[in-house]
Amino acid sequence: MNGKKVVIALGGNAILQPGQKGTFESQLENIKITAKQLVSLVERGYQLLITHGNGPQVGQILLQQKAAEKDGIPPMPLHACGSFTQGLLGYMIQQCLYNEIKKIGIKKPVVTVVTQVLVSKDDPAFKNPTKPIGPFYSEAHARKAMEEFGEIWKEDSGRGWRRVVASPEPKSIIEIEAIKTLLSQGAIVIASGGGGIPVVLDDNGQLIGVNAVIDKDLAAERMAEEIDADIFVILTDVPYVAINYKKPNQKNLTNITLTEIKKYFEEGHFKEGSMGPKVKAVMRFVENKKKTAVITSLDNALQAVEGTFGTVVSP
Ligand SMILES: Nc1ncnc2c1ncn2[C@@H]1O[C@H](COP(=O)(O)OP(=O)(O)O)[C@@H](O)[C@H]1O
Ligand SMILES: NC(=O)OP(=O)(O)O
Repeated sequence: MNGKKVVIALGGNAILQPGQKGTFESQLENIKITAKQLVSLVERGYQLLITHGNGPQVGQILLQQKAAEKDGIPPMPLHACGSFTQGLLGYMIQQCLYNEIKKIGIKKPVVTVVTQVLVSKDDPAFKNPTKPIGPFYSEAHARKAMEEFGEIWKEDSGRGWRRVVASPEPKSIIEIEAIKTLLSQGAIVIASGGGGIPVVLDDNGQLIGVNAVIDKDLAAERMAEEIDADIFVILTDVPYVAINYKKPNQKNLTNITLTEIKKYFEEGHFKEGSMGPKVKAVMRFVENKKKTAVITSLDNALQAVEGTFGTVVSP
């Protein structure tokens, strides 16, 4: 048993893939595949702290809220929709892990923590929304929503148009001590889903929810630092980070140093709202902890943790 601590971030778009309708069953199917990989890590003695994205899911829930309004049901605010996604995806990941662990005869508690993440009320992100949520639509659909509802929409990495919302920097994980306690007791923990429920301190020092969606890769990085993780892995829907992405001279990055990837980051190779925050998160982890971080696709979890596949960033 190696006892190494791993923080794994699962992408929301990797769970609800562009082009899929996002039924419960299709999302569960994608999670089942990942759960098998995650359990092979448990078998090898890794301690897992898992988080997940929620961009597609929180956007769908927000649309469901809007649709039910005509029946007199009050819509829940965005931060509450974020908490719904922690329950929904936490439930699915928890169940899949439970079933897979049982198959190999390992006894380990699997638990999801409803997690709040502190952000600053003065974060400039509140004035400049960058986080894509919900399904991908045509440009015409986006322009209509911008005009009718005053929403902000942007094109997302050549995949279509999506609504964007504020995505402030995660400052601290409110439930971090509970997460550490659960890990120390041998539990597999799912926490800070969807980047965490964004909260600020009001004038009386009380926590209150704010309407935003925190980037889950940046929140995962905060957790990875807090628990002193040995490796930080971001699993998404592409096997490698690329430079000149979607251009004829696209080049996938395999083993790369912090200095090299920093240079590409500064040259603007990684898109805001998709690959940009992932690269930012791994750069932070490698810089602050002097340890390795990996970005790859969901089906390569095992090799990623072992540093043999994906974009492996080292100090
Ligand atoms: N330089 C790049 N290299 C690889 N993928 C990129 C790059 N820039 C943008 N992307 C896009 O980033 C996507 C992954 O980000 P995102 O959809 O936010 O992932 P997730 O929801 O899995 O966290 C990829 O599917 C790809 O379309
Ligand atoms: N909250 C968040 O970062 O979600 P995605 O990974 O789905 O974009």
